[in-house]
Amino acid sequence: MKGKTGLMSELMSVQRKRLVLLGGMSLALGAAISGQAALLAEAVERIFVQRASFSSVVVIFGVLLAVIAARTLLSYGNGRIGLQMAASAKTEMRAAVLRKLANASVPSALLGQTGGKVSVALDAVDEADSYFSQYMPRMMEAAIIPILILAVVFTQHTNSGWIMLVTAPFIPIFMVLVGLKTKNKSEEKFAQLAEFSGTFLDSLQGLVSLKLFGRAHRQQQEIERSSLGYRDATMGILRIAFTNTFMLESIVMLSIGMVALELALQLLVFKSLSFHTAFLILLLVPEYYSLLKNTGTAFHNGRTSMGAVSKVEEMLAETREERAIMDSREGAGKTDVTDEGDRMDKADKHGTADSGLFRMPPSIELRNIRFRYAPDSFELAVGSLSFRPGEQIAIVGKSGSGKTTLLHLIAGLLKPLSGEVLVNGRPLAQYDEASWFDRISYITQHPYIFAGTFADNIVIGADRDVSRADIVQAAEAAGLAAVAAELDKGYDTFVGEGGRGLSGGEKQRLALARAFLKRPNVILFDEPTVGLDLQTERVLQRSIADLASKATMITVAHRLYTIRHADRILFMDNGVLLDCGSHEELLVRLPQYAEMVDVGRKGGFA
Ligand SMILES: Nc1ncnc2c1ncn2[C@@H]1O[C@H](COP(=O)(O)OP(=O)(O)OP(=O)(O)O)[C@@H](O)[C@H]1O
Repeated sequence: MKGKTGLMSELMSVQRKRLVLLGGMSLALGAAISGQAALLAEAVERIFVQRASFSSVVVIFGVLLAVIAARTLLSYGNGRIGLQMAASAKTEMRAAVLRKLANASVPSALLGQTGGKVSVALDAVDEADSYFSQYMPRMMEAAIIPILILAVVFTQHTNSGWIMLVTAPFIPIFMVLVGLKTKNKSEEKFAQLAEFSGTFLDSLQGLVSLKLFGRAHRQQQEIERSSLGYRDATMGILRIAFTNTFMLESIVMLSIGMVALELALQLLVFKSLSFHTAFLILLLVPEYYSLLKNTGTAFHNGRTSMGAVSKVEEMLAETREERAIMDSREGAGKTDVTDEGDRMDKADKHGTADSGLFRMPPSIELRNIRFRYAPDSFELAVGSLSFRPGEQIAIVGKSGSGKTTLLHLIAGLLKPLSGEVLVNGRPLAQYDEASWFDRISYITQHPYIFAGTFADNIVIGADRDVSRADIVQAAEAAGLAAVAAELDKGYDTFVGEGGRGLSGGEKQRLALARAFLKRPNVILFDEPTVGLDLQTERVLQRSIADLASKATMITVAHRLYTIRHADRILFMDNGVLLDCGSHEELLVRLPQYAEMVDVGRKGGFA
């Protein structure tokens, strides 16, 4: 098909053997169709024109039955090959999508709507089915069988051959015109479906908040609007499909009528044609047009599939593009893990570039970092500063001043617009993402708890096999022992989605327990803004101090205790690093800091 996408070409090249088989079967099918028509014409001629006895046509009927059986089997075979091609292509495509999603770098994984990604991974891949299961077999048949039929007709009666030859192109021309329009509509349909999925997922995740704010009804209307958009796009395609079918039927009827009229004239008026020949042609003509017409329907399906495939390709290309940008930023660098080749490459380089990570805890240096979420949005600008190995840093500032954004930039979760983060003197972007994440623990305010047991949720922190004793020890260190004791089945209690819920403080301690198992060399900690009870607070302070003793620790700090005990404090104001120094230094030279501490002492923060 013209305009075949790169992904489609890749998928087709894997299917080459099946395509050859499809070609061979289509040729045999063409022979069976012509043979069936010839045998039927012969039988009718003998019975009705020559008035031959039944016994003289028994053999012809026998062969005819065999040919019909062969034709049925060949049609079935073509269908099966199409289905096999579709199954393996979909498996390939879904695997590619999952590979890309799983291997995408963290910043790129954070981009886009989850609902949209789900709809591409599931629906768009499924929609590709008809390209292989219908379009390819029909196209192959249409490319071979009509030519075979035409050759038979030309040998029998040239005029009919010419009529068929001249009228045939109207069908593909019409198909192409309609198909092109369908492709655009199909892409539109997938854009609508992705929007619909995104809206639906967002609403579902935020259902409780929406209800609390009495916005559930408004969101319901939003979902309705989105689903109506999707319905309209689908109806648009169906409208084209129905018009397409009507127009194709009309062209086919007219063409068959022309051939039949011509045959009738030759047979009855000019008497230049035998009944056998006229009947044979009359049997072949509907087969000929029916094949071309089926191609029209298949073409429509194929175009719809192409729209879906291009959505999948876009998703795969986004990862590639992002990778290219990163590569160009990093020069000879390496970050993304997109395919097997890269993995091998990376394994080679582990010994070189990533060796810097073994000097742990590392020094971290920020060099003129600038970052923006979007043009004309909040901008963060941090000059140059460096943190010594094992240093304890606190980031403070008003809400929205860019503390979390700075933490994300240091973690490598966001890529700076300009400037760079250096770890042990080497740009962070040059390290292998997985090796870097192996050495850090990022404890957010809302850690992710997946559906599994309490113990499973702690174990994901470890990069090795751990015993139950290790898990219990980590949980105790994080102040979770009492929580575990209260659970129905202790460490084997199901938590997360569908399981027992955990409080915000418990979730954060669980994240801490993961860190205890991991023993990271860099700890990034988004301190909870909520107050914890005194006992838990003490346990946490002690365990964090224990963890931090062998790590460089950067904390978005809200507690006076953390701020005072930090080696250095970064004071952020509206995206700018206003000052950096110890608690005593900042108290003296930064009035905003003194004011903040004063508010804190009076109970403004813990
Ligand atoms: N994903 C995002 N896209 C666009 N803007 C964002 C995004 N995340 C944060 N911002 C904006 O960037 C600014 C800094 O946000 P950030 O979360 O870094 O602040 P913060 O100092 O950590 O605030 P808080 O103490 O309330 O957590 C805010 O104005 C916020 O609205």
